Amino acid sequence: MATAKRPKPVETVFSRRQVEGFIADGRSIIIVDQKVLKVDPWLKYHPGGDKAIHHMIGRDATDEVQALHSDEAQQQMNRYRIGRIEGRWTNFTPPIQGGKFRTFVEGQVEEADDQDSSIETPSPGASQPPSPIFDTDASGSRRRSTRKDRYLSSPSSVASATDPEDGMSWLDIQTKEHIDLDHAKYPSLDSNTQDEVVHKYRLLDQRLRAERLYDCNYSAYAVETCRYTLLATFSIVCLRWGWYSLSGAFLGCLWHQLVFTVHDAGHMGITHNFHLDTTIGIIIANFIGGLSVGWWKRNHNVHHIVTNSPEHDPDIEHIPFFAISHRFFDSMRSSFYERIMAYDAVAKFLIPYQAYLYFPILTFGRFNLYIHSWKFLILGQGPQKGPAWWHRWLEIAGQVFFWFWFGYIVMYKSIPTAGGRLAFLMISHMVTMPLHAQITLSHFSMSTAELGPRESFPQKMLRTTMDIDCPQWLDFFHGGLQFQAVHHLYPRMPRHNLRRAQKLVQEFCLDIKIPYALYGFVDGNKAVINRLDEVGRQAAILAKCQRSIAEKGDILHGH
Ligand code: HEM
Repeated sequence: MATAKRPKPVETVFSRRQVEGFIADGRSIIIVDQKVLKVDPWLKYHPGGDKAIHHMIGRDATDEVQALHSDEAQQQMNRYRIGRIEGRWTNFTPPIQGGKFRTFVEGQVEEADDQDSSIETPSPGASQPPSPIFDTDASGSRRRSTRKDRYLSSPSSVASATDPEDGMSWLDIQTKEHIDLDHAKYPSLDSNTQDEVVHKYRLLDQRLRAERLYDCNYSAYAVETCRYTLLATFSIVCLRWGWYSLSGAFLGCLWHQLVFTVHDAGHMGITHNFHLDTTIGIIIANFIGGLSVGWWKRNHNVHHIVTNSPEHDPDIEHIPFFAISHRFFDSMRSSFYERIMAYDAVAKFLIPYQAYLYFPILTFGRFNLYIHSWKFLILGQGPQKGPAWWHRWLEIAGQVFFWFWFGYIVMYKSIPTAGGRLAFLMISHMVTMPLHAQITLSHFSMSTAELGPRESFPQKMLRTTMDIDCPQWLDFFHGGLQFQAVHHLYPRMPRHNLRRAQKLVQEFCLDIKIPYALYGFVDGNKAVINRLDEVGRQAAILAKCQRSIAEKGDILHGH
């Protein structure tokens, strides 16, 4: 007997106003391919961490999701589907970024649907002058300002105060960021233009797949492995011969090279299998290098979504040592670290000299990574549940293994003298400095402006990221990070295909009229130093302005 065909359930179509109401009620809603996903139950299981998702709430996350997930993970998202939207979606500013949402009452007269609630899209390069009423101290607690504080920090007094020597006012500095960014260089943020950028970006993705640029070139990893083996052998031989400094140098070179494969694995760019690639990453980073992949991924995932945003991207949040925008002088709150990045006395002292301190500080960068790694693992900051729950335990085993071979076998048993140990330790760690420079190089001198939720994913990546031009034979030295703009557009593409993809990305940029930032290695470094120098100078000017206002304030208030 023929069974009657069951009618397909009609899917709910949500208006933008309804979605806004859900978010106002505390629900986590993202839009992927016109589907409305309510992801609250998944947040604590998500291998990419909850922050990555929080930055997508109220937004069309189609491109970010496609860029960062395997096909299986994208299938899995259907479980959280509650309906769909119709037509073009206009992004909200997510709550984590300060978005405000109105509740929705069924049957109420629909209000204008396409506005971004009460939060205005921040103007390009927007910077907030110091709060006139409240200051926030280092502990994050707000204290009522005194009359004198208010005078000192009031926008009008600080803005108009002029550096006696430089003749530059604080207002000049804030306006300069708008000029520096030169918005005329970038396509307009209107919906038609951004839709076209996105359309062409997706077409390019299809072309890259068709040209098999997502397929991993395993023979290239065979070459990498030979290089690693050679460096490890040199290090061991020198250690046996008592050449401790040289042995340390080879070990540092090995770590420097290995990190690039960890980066590939962290993006599922080797086998494209999440667990397999993560395990490769843990074996290299934790067991051989003593660093936590989970800690790095937690930062890096967010960095890929909110690139170069001073309040949200941990990769540029280095107060009190470095500030690449004057906005750090406002003691902003980091949504990543969930604390105030206090522009305190130490920062005020160091930032004016940051251009000089940059390379020396990077030279000791690796020590800081150990602290972050242990903190991450001990505090259990990664996902404790869900598919990635066991990564933490494998990582801890890796850390123990590392300190056994490095700390006990090499440093303690194999090197007899304190001097030899110190030389080995310092040289092996300092040799990795170019890696730290390489990481900052791609972003530090690029735009840090907040252009709001109307900017598309590809445009933001290209505005905030630069590539480094180098001859092909030097690719091993940069480890793929020289194609950072290409990598930010297509993060899962295997490293050894990025050079081929770069040509197509350059054509794409010409087509959509987005400048493609390509610098030589020396020029890229100069651009970073210039940015640090410029912001350092701004810090010095601000300090002088504040001092001169303080003196006037003292006279005014009879102190
Ligand atoms: C219902 C929604 C989501 C589901 C079911 C989901 C699922 C997953 C899964 C299974 C993985 C492991 C890697 C893989 O197999 O691809 C993953 C990783 C990841 N997801 Fe999601 N995801 C969701 C939403 C999002 C959103 C909105 C973002 C932000 C753009 C995001 C960012 C990431 C990142 C950055 C990773 C990499 C994790 C790592 O390797 O450490 N996910 N996700």
